[in-house]
Amino acid sequence: MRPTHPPRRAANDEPQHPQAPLYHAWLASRLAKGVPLTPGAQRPVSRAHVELAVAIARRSCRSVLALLCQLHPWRLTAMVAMDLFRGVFPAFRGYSQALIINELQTVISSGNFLCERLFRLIATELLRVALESCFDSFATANEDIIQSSARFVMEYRQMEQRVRMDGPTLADPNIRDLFHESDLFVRSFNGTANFGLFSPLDLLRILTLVSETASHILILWTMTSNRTHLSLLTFSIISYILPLLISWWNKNTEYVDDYQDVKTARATAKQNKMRGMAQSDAYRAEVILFGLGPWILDNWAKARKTTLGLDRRRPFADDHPLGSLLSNINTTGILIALQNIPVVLAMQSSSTTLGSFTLYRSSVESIVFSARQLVQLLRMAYQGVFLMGAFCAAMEVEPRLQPSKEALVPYPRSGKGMSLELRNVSYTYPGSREPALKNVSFSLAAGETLAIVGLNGSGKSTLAHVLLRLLEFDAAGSLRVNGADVRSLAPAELHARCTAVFQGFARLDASVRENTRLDAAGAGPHHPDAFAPACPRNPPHGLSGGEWQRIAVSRAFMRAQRPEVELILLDEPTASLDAHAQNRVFETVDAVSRTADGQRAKTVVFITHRLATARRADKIAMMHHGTVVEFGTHEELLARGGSYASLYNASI
Ligand SMILES: Nc1ncnc2c1ncn2[C@@H]1O[C@H](COP(=O)(O)OP(=O)(O)OP(=O)(O)O)[C@@H](O)[C@H]1O
Repeated sequence: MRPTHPPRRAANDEPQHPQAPLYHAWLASRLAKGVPLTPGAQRPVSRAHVELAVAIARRSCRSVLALLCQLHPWRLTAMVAMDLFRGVFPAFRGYSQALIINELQTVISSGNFLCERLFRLIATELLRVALESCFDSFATANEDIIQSSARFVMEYRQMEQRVRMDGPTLADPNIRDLFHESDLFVRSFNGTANFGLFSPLDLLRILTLVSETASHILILWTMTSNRTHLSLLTFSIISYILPLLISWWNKNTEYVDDYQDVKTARATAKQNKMRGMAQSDAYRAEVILFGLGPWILDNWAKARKTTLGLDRRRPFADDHPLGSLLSNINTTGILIALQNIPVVLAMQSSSTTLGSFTLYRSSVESIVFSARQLVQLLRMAYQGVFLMGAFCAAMEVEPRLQPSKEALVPYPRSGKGMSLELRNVSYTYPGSREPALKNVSFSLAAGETLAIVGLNGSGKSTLAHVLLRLLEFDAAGSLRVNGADVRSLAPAELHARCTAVFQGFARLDASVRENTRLDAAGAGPHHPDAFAPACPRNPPHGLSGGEWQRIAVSRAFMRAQRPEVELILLDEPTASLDAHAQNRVFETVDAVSRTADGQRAKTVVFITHRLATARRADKIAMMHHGTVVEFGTHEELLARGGSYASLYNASI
C-alpha cells in the first residue's frame, strides 16, 4: 500500500493527503455533535458514525489483514482453526460433566455401588481436561508468536513513518492526532482486547464466541424434545436476559456521553502540561527558585477537577423520587431468583435427569454470557475501526516538504560549497499573526562565509531553519540552492549536504561517542572530536552547558568533514564556550571548510551575537523584525553607519 505522492501544495494552504477519502473519513469521525473529540476518545454510535466506520473499514481492513497474513500465514491459519475449535470445548465439558452427574445419580438411586462406569467417565473427563489444557497452551504459544510479530511490524511501520515526517507536516494538529490514534492502534496488538483497545487479531475472539454459542445451541436443540422443554428453554433465556437488560438500562439512563467536549480536552492538555512541569527535572531549578509549585498545583487541580467532572453539579437520586425508589429496589436480585423456577419445573418432568438439567442450565448461562461478551467485543471493534483507519491514513501521509516525483531533481553538487539565493522569503509560524520572516532576499556564493546578526527575536534562527529546509516558506518566495529550486530537491538529499549546530541542540541520552557519532576511522586531519569533553563513558553527574555545547559542535564537525557536505550552519555555536574554545571553534570551521590545498570547499553560515566574531565572515546579514535590513562586508556595513554599525559600536 505504497502511497502516491500528494498533489503539490501551495505553502500555508489546506493540507493535501493522498487517498484523502480515508483521512477525511477519519477526520469527520472526530466530530461528535459538531464538537471535536480528543484523540483516542470513543466515537458515538450514531448513524453518521456507523456509516463512517463502514467506509473506514472498507478502505483499511484489507491492507491491515494483508500485512498480518504476510507475517506467519500458516500460524495465522492454525490460529483461526484453533480458535474456532476452542469454542466447542465448553459444550464438550458440560456434556462430559452431565454424564458423570447422571451416572452418580443412577448409582445413588439404584443402591448398586459398583462404580466401574463412573470411574471410566471420570477418567475420560480427566483425559479431556489434560488434552484441553495441552491444546490451550499450544494455541496460546502460537498466538503469542503472532501477537508479538504483529506488534513489531506495526510498531516498525509506525516508527518508520514517524521518522520520515518533517516539521511542517507534524505542525498540523490533525496530523499529530492522527499519529496519536495510530499509536493506540499499534498498542492494541499487546494482547487480547488490551486495555479496551481492540486489534484485528481480537476478531478471532468473536469467532470463538460464535462457535461456542453455536455448540451450546446445538446441545439445547437436541435436549429440547417437546413443547414443555421449549417453553422451559424460552423461560430460562428470558429470566437470564432480563436482569442484564435492566442493569444495562439503569446504566444507560445515567450514561453521560463518554466523548469529551472541548472544555475537557483543554483541561486534559493543561493537566498533562502541569504534571509534566511537576515531574520534569528540566524545570526543577526554576520551579524551586521562583516558587512555581503552588501555581502548578493550582492549575493542575482546576484542570483535573474538570476532567473528573468534579466541577459540575451532579444529579442526585433524590432529585427524582421515582428514580430513587427504583434504584433502591433490587430488581436484578428478584429476577435472578426467577431463574430457579425452571429448575423446579424441570425436576417435575420425568424425562429430565439431574445431569441433563445441569447441562441445560450451563448452556443457557454460556449463551447469555457469550452474547454479552459479543456485544462488548463488537462495541470495542467499532471503536477499533476508527483507530485502524488512523493507522492506515497515517501510513499514507507524505512529508509536506517532499516534492512530487515529477518535480524532483537531483541535488546539483558544486564541489566548492553551496550557493544560496533567497528572494522574498517569508514565513509565519502556525498560530502566529506576525510573520517571523518578511521578504528576506540575499545571495551567497559557494564557499563564502556569512554571519547573521541582529537583536533577539529578529528571525535569525527561523532563517537558519529555512536555509536547512526544515520549514516551508510562503509560496511567493524562492530559495535556490546551487541554482536549483529548493522545492524540487528531496529534503533528505539536501540534508545529507548540510551539517549544523542548533541553538537548542539535542542532548542525546547516550554516551559521548554516540552523541558525536564518533567513528575513529572517519576522524579526519583536524580531529574535531577534540571539542568533545574528556569524560567517562557514562558520566555519573551529567555535563555542564558548555560541555554539552562542545559535544554538539563536535557532532557538526564530524559530519562537516564528509566530502559531500557543502553547507556548515552554526546557530550561536559558542554561546556557552570559554574564549579558548571559541577561537578553536572558528579555527576548525575555517579548516574543515577548505580543501587540503586551502581552497574553499564549503559554505559557512553562522548566527552570532558576538560581533567580534561576525567580522571574520565574508558577508554579514543584519536582521531586524524578520527582515535583512543590511547586507555586506563588515567594512561596508560600518561605513554605512546603520543598525549594524550602532550594534557593533555598542558591543566594543
Ligand atoms: N516555534 C515558534 N512558534 C511561534 N513563534 C515562534 C517560534 N519560534 C520563534 N518564534 C517567533 O519568531 C520570531 C523570530 O524568532 P527567532 O528564534 O528566529 O529569532 P532569533 O533572531 O533567532 O532570536 P534570538 O537571537 O533570541 O535567538 C520571534 O518573534 C519568535 O517569537
